[in-house]
Amino acid sequence: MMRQVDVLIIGLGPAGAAAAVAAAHGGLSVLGVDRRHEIGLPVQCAEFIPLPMGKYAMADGVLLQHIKGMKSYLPSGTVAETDFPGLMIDRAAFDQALAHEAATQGAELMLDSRLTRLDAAQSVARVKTSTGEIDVSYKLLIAADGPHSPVAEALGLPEMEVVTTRQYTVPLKRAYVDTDIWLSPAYPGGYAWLFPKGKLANLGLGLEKRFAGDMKAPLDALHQQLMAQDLVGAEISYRTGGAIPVGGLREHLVVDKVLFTGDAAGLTHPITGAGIAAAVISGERAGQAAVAWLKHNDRAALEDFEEDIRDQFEVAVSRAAERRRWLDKFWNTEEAHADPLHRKSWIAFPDYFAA
Ligand SMILES: Cc1cc2nc3c(=O)[nH]c(=O)nc-3n(C[C@H](O)[C@H](O)[C@H](O)COP(=O)(O)OP(=O)(O)OC[C@H]3O[C@@H](n4cnc5c(N)ncnc54)[C@H](O)[C@@H]3O)c2cc1C
Repeated sequence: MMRQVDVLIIGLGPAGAAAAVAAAHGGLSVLGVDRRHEIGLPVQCAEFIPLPMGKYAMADGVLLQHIKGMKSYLPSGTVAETDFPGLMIDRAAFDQALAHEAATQGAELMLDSRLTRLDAAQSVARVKTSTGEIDVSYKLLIAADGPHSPVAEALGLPEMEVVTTRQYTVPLKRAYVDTDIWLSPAYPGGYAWLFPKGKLANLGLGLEKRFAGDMKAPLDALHQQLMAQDLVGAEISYRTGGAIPVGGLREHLVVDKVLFTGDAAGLTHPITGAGIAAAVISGERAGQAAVAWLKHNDRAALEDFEEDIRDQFEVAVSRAAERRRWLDKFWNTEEAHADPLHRKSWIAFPDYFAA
């Protein structure tokens, strides 16, 4: 069976759903597919967004609490405090609200549906659904398929450099309005975090992939340490993890009528690991570019998309990627983390919001 659509979107995380909202709102026929059974689940996220993203967190049940500052525990035990205003969200509810908006705007969303083949020369994708296979002929394809991007793989593009993570959700024993991060020789090429969300907290650890075999022991040790301080409880109500791209933007964001967005484009901040904001912004922009190209015959729309996204993210992301490479050698030294400029780069969630 062959389906024909203006825009096919692979992946319905924040990037794909935001693209679907914009493209459907502009009057295009949009099909979004995701291999998951339910939007947003399983959650693979610490669930922090910077304050300016609050406008995307207005749906019922999304906003969990406000965050004031960040405490960085340096290797020597010194604690550095920084302003770090933001919001903790229920990430599944956040993704579901965006997807709901996309459907309201007229996008067709199919779950349990996985891209299995891509013929970019013919602009045809094969999708395996719960009831069989369909071929979808598209005018534009938006790759919003996350850090391992099967679309990029099908196009023969290189894999992205990633950090691997492990996270527990644990009870929080007192009200907490800061996020905590720990730098330690025990966390090579990464850091541990505690992000509070009401009576619970996300306690996690990200390590460079080559050290990632050994993640349970250091995370369990931190959990025990915080239990001994009576900050968190023992019960782990949720376990998750996932990959975070840390190498910077893809060389090209538009290839063969395919627009890369979010993690699939390498837009995640290579030091903090933050990517929700970039996913929403790039997804929305890709949907708008599709409308300009297909509805308004704007032949420069795809180039403009690439240029806009690079303008917004490239400097911040590549600086952080470079800084990460440099830190590879110094990651756990007191000197590196005691430097206020360096600490600023941890919270450089977005330079993108500075403009
Ligand atoms: C443990 C962890 C903690 C994090 N914490 C934060 C945080 O606190 N704040 C923050 O801003 N960022 C955080 N991030 C990063 C953030 O989660 C990502 O940047 C964000 O999810 C990117 O959105 P996306 O839409 O690009 O990709 P994703 O959210 O990864 O969505 C990709 C979608 O593509 C689908 N897909 C993949 N392959 C196929 C296929 N073949 N066919 C169909 N569908 C497919 C997947 O099922 C998925 O739903 C964290 C990441 C991890 C792993």
